[in-house]
Order: sequence, then structure tokens, then C-alpha cells
Amino acid sequence: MQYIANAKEAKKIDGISIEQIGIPSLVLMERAALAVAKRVEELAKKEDSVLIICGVGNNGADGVAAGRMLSEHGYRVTFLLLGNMQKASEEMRVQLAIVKNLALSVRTTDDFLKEELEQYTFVIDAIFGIGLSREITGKYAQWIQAVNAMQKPVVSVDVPSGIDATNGQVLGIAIRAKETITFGTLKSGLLFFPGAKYAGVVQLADIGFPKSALKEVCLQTISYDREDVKKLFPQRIPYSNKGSYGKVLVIAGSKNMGGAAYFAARAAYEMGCGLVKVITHQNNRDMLLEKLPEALLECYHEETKEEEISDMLTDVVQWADVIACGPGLGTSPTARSLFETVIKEENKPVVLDADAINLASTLSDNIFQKNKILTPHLKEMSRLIETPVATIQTDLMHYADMAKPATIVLKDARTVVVSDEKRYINRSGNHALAKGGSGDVLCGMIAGLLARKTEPFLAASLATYLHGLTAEEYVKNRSSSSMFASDILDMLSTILP
Ligand SMILES: NC(=O)C1=CN([C@@H]2O[C@H](COP(=O)(O)OP(=O)(O)OC[C@H]3O[C@@H](n4cnc5c(N)ncnc54)[C@H](O)[C@@H]3O)[C@@H](O)[C@H]2O)[C@@H](O)CC1
Ligand SMILES: Nc1ncnc2c1ncn2[C@@H]1O[C@H](COP(=O)(O)OP(=O)(O)O)[C@@H](O)[C@H]1O
Ligand SMILES: [K+]
Repeated sequence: MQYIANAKEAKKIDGISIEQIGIPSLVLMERAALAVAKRVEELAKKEDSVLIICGVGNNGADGVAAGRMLSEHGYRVTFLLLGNMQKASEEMRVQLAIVKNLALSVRTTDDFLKEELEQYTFVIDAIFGIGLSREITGKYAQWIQAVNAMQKPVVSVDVPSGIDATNGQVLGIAIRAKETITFGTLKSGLLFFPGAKYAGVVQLADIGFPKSALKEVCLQTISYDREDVKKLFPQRIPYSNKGSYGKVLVIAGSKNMGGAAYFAARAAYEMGCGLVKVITHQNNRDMLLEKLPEALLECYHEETKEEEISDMLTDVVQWADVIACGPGLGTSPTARSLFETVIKEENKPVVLDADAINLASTLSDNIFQKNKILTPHLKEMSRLIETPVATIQTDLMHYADMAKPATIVLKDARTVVVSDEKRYINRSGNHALAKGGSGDVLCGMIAGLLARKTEPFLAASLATYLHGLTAEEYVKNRSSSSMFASDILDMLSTILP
């Protein structure tokens, strides 16, 4: 499991380590610089001409120290200082004094022509790190543009300069790195797009922040790795029966969208729940009986009276441990009446997906209740909170927070899950998942885990992680274009413990 920091938290970790615990800032910096120099040595050739472009803060100081180490190892390095050196941090002054004593080539943008950039074959970007606090304009913007135009490999120190370390947005302009060496903890801005794209491959370097500093900051955002799956996935027990693994009610599939019911119901079974019952339109009966005979079925049609539906639902809702409502449900009067009955349930987990979220957007009542788990993609979220998609994209975590005290799975290329104070950023998966039906599968997977008594935050985050893993496994020997929602279901048995 990885803990993820935003810019504020990363600064706090620096502060506690240096001021409270007493590790000298220059000691941390030396280790940061060593990590950068070591990686650059793996990437650059001895014949390369390395340009280290440095701002006036401690990110710049890291760059100067890394360049000094590279020079000691025989690399040709030039430091290009950008910004007003009168404002240089204390550490930057120390690092500059050292390289001047070593008579290394230190230039400033006052006497460095942009045409000279052509001579350099490798760049270290140490302009801004977590201290970037506003849009980049003027001279800084021009130099960043010039570095990007060089089209040479760039390694960014801590964060690509110009990327907001918290939400991954470009603050005006940003360096496009091949790799980013980040210190101590992953920063959320390196995971969210477009930051993730600008950062390239992200390497995490341990520079000696004490564990107690990390603990004191109490990072609330996590992300999983493969080795977490075995620890987190609920175990099966020898002395058990289907009742031990929970019952899921799936309310899904309208007249022309039966596949969604199948995807969600089978996904719940794949996660190991004991029984799945599906309420769906009559049209989907034969398909479900054939493709998923393990599922119990209750069907309705246009003529089914509202009272009949209501009676049927009352019994089935009582039967279920978890309810998943919405995939392919449509927004017909029957769908609405099913949805409205289900959201009255307050005691068991209710997963609301797709059309259930669209129906929720038309309600004036607050749907963000404690027992609800919502799984909107950005467009559905936009309808739900009446905020444009482009605005939500600028800060997924901030908008996901609005769904509290419900649990939310805000789906994007980097899905986030928020529940109470717990936050998760998903790093698994790829564009193979960008195809109809993927979301229906995820909804069923979450319901299946909930039925196995996994608490909502873990169920939602672990299902999201596993959903992504299926795509990673799939593309190992197949084209990412050819993955179907059914392939996610087929891959699950190969990745679950
Ligand atoms: N001793 C420490 O505190 C450590 C710091 N570390 C490095 O230090 C970095 C953070 O250093 P700082 O806090 O000095 O911050 P930065 O070096 O990231 O940048 C701060 C400087 O940039 C200026 N600035 C911010 N936004 C600007 C904009 N849009 N246009 C022009 N100027 C702008 C600020 O006024 C300040 O002078 C980390 O990312 C990391 O690389 C690491 O060496 C670990 C130890
Ligand atoms: N480019 C991508 N990278 C990673 N995951 C993706 C990408 N595109 C889509 N996904 C995932 O696929 C799923 C799509 O869900 P959704 O849009 O609800 O699909 P549908 O409505 O077709 O079932 C989400 O879990 C999302 O995170
Ligand atoms: K940087």
C-alpha cells in the first residue's frame, strides 16, 4: 500500500523532519540529489551534455547538488539558473557556493541564449517542486517552453515544473518529463491527469524522512499495489455455505439493455458472494437463464402494476444483504419506481450506478447518505452535482468529497474513492477499460465484496483496483483495443486470490 501526499502534506513532512526531528535540510537534500544523480547515470550516456535548469528554491538546490554529483562521476554538466538569485533559499546558496568552488559551469538566463539549448542532450528539471504556488508566466514560461521544444530526455526533480503537486493540473505551462524522481511519498499531482502524463515514469526515492514524520502528518490518501490484494481480499472458510458469503440483489437491465444486468450479476458472483438475484425486464429473462443460470430472477414488464412491483421489491430487499441498482436500468416509470423504493433502504449497503445516478440527479432529496455507494463517471457526476465535467476534471478529489457521508467511486482514467476521511486513488488499469459495460462490471464487483462483509471503502477501492488489474493482465498478450466487458469477468478468476 502506498500513502499519497498532496503538496501541503508533503511540505508538512519536510517541516516536521527538519524542524521538529532535527534532520538537517541539507542531509535530506543530499539524499534527494543522490537519487536523482543515480537515475540520470542509468539513463544518460557519458558523452551526453547535461543541462540542469534550476529555480531559486530548494527544488533548484536539489538540482545543483545532483549536477555536482554527476560532474564528480565524469559527466559534462552546466547549471542554468532561472529566477532572481537574490531570492534564493538558504540551501540554494549553499549548493551554489559549492559548485562555484568546484569551478563548475554556472550560467544565468541573462547570458544564456535559447539557441544554446541545442548543444545539450539531456536535461534535469529543477525549476519548481512542491513549492509552486501560482500560474507560471513570463520568463519562466518561456524557458519551460524552450526546454520542451528541445525534445531531449528530461528528468524532473520531485515534480515536473509547472504541475500542481496536489491535483495534477498544469499551472500555465509545464515540463514534459521522461521520468520524475519524487521524494519520500508519491504526490497526488503525479497520479492525476494531466500531471501523470507530464511526469512520465515516476520513481519514488526514499530520502530518509522518518516514519514518525509521515505518521504525524496522518496521510489519508492511499493507493494499492499487487501485493495488497491477498491481504485485503476476504478469505473463504472451509466450514461455510452459500449463506456465509452474502446475498446480492441486482436491479438492472431495461428492455433493450439486458447485458448490463448480466455483467453486474456475474461480477458479483465472480467476487465470491453466495447468491445473486436479479430484478430485470422480462425481455432479459431467456438471455440471463442461458448465460447465468446461477442467478435467481424476478422479471417485470410494461403491464406489471406498481403495487405488484412494490410487493415484490419489499420481499426481495429484505432478503438481500446488499442492493446494486442502476446498470442499464433506464429511466422509465417502472425504473423510477424501483429506484425510489430502493433508496428508502437505510440499513444495508446500496450501490447506485449508471441510471440510478441519473434518476438521483432528478431528485431534490439528498442522495448522499451513509449506506449509499455511488459509482458515477464524470458525466453522471456532472448531472448529480450540477457542475461541468471540465470543472470536475480539475480536482477529482475535491468534488468526490462532496458526496460525504456516502461512499463515492468517481470513475475516470484515475478513479478516486472517498468515504468519510478515507481516500483512495487508483493506479491500476488502462484504456482497454474504456468500453461499454466496464462500469456495470465494476458495480457488480463492489456489490459482491460488500456481500462478503467488506466495509464500503475497502469494497469500493479494492474492486476498483482489481477491475484495473484485469486490464493490465489482458494487455500483456492481447491488444488493448480488443478487450470487452466480458473479458474483465473472464480475467477475474485469474487474478483473485
Ligand atoms: N529541505 C527541504 O525542505 C527539502 C526540499 N526538497 C526539495 O525542495 C522542493 C521544495 O522547495 P521549496 O519549498 O523551496 O519550493 P520550490 O523550489 O518548489 O519553489 C519555490 C520557489 O518558487 C517560487 N514560485 C512559486 N511559484 C512560482 C511561479 N508560478 N512563478 C515564479 N516563481 C514561483 C517561490 O516564490 C519560491 O521562491 C521539493 O520539491 C524538493 O525538490 C528536497 O530536497 C527534500 C528536502
Ligand atoms: N483510459 C482509461 N484508463 C483506465 N480506466 C479506464 C479508462 N477509461 C475507462 N476506464 C474505467 O472503465 C470504467 C468505465 O465505466 P463507465 O463509464 O461507467 O462504463 P459503462 O457505462 O460503459 O459501463 C470505469 O471503471 C473507468 O475507471
Ligand atoms: K521540478
